[in-house]
Amino acid sequence: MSKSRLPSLRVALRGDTILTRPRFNKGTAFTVPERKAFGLTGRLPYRVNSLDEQIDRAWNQLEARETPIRKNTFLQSLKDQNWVLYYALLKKNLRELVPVIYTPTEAEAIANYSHLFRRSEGLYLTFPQQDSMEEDFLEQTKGRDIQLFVCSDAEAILGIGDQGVGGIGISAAKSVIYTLIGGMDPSKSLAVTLDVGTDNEDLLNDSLYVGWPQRRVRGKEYDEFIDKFVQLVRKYHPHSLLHFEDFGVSNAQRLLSRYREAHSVFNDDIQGTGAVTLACIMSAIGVTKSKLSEQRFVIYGAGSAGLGITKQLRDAMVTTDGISEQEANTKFWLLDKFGLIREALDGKGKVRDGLKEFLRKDEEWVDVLETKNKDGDYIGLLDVVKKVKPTVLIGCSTHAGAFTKEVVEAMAAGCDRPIILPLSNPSRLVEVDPKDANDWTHGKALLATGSPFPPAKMPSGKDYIIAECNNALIYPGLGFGSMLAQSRQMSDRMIIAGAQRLASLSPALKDPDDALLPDFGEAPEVNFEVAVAVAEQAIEDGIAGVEWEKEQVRERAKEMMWEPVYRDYVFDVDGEK
Ligand SMILES: NC(=O)c1ccc[n+]([C@@H]2O[C@H](COP(=O)([O-])OP(=O)(O)OC[C@H]3O[C@@H](n4cnc5c(N)ncnc54)[C@H](O)[C@@H]3O)[C@@H](O)[C@H]2O)c1
Ligand SMILES: O=C(O)C[C@H](O)C(=O)O
Ligand SMILES: [Mn+2]
Repeated sequence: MSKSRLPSLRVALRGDTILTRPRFNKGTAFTVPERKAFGLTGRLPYRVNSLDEQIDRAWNQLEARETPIRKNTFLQSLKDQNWVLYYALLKKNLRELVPVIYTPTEAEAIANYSHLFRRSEGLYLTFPQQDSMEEDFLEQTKGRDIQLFVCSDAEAILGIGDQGVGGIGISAAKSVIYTLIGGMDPSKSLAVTLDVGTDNEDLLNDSLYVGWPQRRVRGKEYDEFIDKFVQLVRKYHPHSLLHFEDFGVSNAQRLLSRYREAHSVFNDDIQGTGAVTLACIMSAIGVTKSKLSEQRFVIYGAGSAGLGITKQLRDAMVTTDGISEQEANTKFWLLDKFGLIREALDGKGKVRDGLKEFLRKDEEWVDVLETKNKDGDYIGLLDVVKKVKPTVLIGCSTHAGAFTKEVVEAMAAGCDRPIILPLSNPSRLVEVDPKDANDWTHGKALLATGSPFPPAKMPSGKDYIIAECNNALIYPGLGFGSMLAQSRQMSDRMIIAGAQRLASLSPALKDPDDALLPDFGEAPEVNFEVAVAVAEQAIEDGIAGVEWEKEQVRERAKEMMWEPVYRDYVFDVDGEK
């Protein structure tokens, strides 16, 4: 959107107050009349810069920083200073900078949160301060049109586990992606950390730790704390989207099920990952010219992501191929820490509730168990791959290197074009380096990862682009679409509509040797399409809160998109603060 199309903004801030508010600050780009009106003439150097000049300067400063984490801290400071410049710089260099502000570098920033700490951001709700929760909540939200809350209790941050108060980093990074890729106005979102303590010994023993230095609260007290927060969101912002990120596996699905009907809630690790993986698989089976229900899926790591992916694939199979849910369940073999999830493990209490639909029968495994010594009843990944001959292998285990050469070769021996998705983040936790999987299968494997990886080489010498199957390729569109339609729920049908739209944009549909998903550089355009599909579905299903028709979705979506451009300001005591 060009600057001229935007009306002037009436702003009620002056002097240092406007220069220190990142939402309004323009730095050297304040015009001469603005400088006069806002009392800035003596507070700024003479030269008035354009946004492009500011971007060039910021880029040069960024380039001078050698490591990704130092670039990350620079960008964090820039975000604290000037939102338009920050987002415009990121937008111009999307492919290079998303890995710096998001996965994988943000994992390092979160792990070192208390040591890198400079300035707070977002809303910190801490267990021992819950008596003032409503007051603290209103302090930051009153009078604001908040449409999106991104919250985390930080028990399972990416694959790096419990990070206590540092979890604000993932809430904030996911919010930035909503703006950068989804077009969400950043003043309408709020990152929240739910600090219920930490079981991370390193943090508990760190004298610089800035969170609540106690063990995690669990059980009834935990549930009540979370509920108090959710009820505040519902009471004051009934039409907002509440995004849950990186909760522990014992809470993620439970909380989603508890609040799903009552409010528009979304668990990214379960639903976002399920949706992007479904799109990736749809694209891969387009290459292998087969149906979803013809696949045999091995899912390694049956936590939030593993179960979310499994259910999403299962539900899609029922819808698209018309088979029963029961039959669809038999297409999956799930493994977790104790090996293949099967009846005997359940008997020992080692299977979580949500996984029981996918238990394999012990009798199927008698031959494999016979090859083990008397006490060994562990059925591992290689056992499963050799016997099942899966067509799809998905990793979300946090177990680096789990897809060994033997496992990958066994996969390739069982089918022509094995689909292998090692999705664990950050990069160092990937189940197999895609370059190795490509080499070991002589270029036959169809690959995608959770973090960005360089291309692999096909036997022909051509590059094979490794698609990034990260939920960030879809959740901004899912969220934007649901907010656009003011949907009361984020329904399964809306999510499937988004995944189908994403799959339809896959480069592999045109060229089977191309990437399974669109490039991250195109994520904004792709997510716009996802958002349109999601909003159309909400309207069609009668769960949208808007009065207008399906045909108007695209136009409305364009109007709602926030762009990082400077608007002209006029000083007005009644204007925005
Ligand atoms: N690509 C994406 O978009 C995406 C999305 C969500 C999660 N992830 C990644 O997936 C991983 C898991 O995330 P999550 O949210 O599901 O976490 P989680 O804690 O809910 O689940 C991890 C599961 O893996 C199991 N596990 C651990 N070690 C294992 C082993 N050696 N063998 C088999 N299973 C093992 C755990 O018991 C647990 O059930 C993380 O690395 C995360 O970054 C990627
Ligand atoms: O944060 C990401 O990069 C994806 C996902 O939500 C994860 O937990 O790994
Ligand atoms: Mn996550």
